Amino acid sequence: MIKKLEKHISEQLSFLQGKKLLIACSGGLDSVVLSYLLRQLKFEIGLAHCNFSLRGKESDQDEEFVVELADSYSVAVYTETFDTKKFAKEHKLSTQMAARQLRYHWFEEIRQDFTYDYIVTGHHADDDLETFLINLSRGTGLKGLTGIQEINELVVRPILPFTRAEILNFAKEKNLYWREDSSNKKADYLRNVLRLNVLPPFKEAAPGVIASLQKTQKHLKDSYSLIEDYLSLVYTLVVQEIPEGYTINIDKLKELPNTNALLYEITSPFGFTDFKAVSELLESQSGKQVFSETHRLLKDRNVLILTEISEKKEEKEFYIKKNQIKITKPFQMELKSIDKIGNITSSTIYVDNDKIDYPLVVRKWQEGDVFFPFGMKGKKKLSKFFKDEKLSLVRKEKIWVLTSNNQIVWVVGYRPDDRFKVDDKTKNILKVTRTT
Ligand SMILES: Nc1ncnc2c1ncn2[C@@H]1O[C@H](COP(=O)(O)OP(=O)(O)OP(=O)(O)O)[C@@H](O)[C@H]1O
Repeated sequence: MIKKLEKHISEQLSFLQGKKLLIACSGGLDSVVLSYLLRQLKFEIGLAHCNFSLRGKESDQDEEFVVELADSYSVAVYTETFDTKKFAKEHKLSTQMAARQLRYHWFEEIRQDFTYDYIVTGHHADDDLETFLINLSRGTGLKGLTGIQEINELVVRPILPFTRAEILNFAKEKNLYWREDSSNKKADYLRNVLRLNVLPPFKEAAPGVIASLQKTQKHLKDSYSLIEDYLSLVYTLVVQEIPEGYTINIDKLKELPNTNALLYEITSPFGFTDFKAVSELLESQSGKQVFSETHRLLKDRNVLILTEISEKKEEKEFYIKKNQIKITKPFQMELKSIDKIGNITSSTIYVDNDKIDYPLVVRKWQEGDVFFPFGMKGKKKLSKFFKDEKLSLVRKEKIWVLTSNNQIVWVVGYRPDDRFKVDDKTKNILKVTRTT
């Protein structure tokens, strides 16, 4: 296996030669073998281990094991303990996703702080195959079927072409020790179910099927790299970067052959898996949108706007005290006591200052908001008002309301509320003007 890896590195990963490598070492079979191999090949290495505190004592023992392994190799070791459950809860992630995010973020910190050139992990061919099958079962696009990337920026997976069986045989032959992760034996994650219950009978029923699947996967990877070259050309034609994300020009996209497939290839890296829904956006009305876990694709006339879903709810509330004459956030607005009213415009309204309670609050409109549109009898749901005004979703999202005691005084830029209007009995008139 040493010779095979040496050959693989010199042919496919020659950029690693002479570089300082930070090995992500769980203490499991694969990363232990990887550490052994890279040391044998005389790389300058360090081991980084994350203790995810998920398996109590076992997690601590894994950490001790990796520290001892590094000592026995006389190489640097870095360890960090994470409260994975807490992080997962705070960021609404699965435990596995949380552990993944934590570890790659931390590895990168160590890499930079201790000047390593690359981070290397012990992913192997069986991991790759499992990833392929998991993605296949999730209805992913071609990119998902290409499985684990051997090189992803500064993360490299040198033993990706090696099978678990090969790695295990090698470890036994060299009398290596490693830690068994008890959670790998539980068939609770899809990956473990595949590994434990699906792949073994599959292999038995169709000998050689694993090698064939790996061949298929190699073809897919090659095909995808061809497509990637073509896609980068398409990107320059149809995709434009904007401050909030990207726009995809529908007219230009439609001029190209295989429009739907192209659209899917452009959007699937952002987590979109509903091919049909994404394609339907091309013909749908403005305002229609499709979500992935992380992104939103919104139809707006002749473009699709791709934006990240922000975790935080946008903006809070902004207060206006009595006699305050100006606010600058979330936009500029002036408040002035005057004697005579003028014309109501989209940026100026007049209210009866005795009908309102301070502090006034400026906030984003919310589903369920109701107001009494100026000049109309009775109340109206804001959502219905926007629908009648035929506002697109992007416009709607930007709308603020001025409120008094949580009653809408002004749908800023659109319509004042009838309840606060100036009438015969008004003594104090307040002119409110949005100036930006
Ligand atoms: N706790 C950890 N600390 C450092 N690196 C880790 C850790 N868990 C996983 N890795 C890295 O990610 C790779 C793949 O993760 P996976 O969950 O398949 O590993 P594992 O089965 O726990 O361990 P191994 O792959 O070493 O047998 C590992 O080979 C290792 O390089």
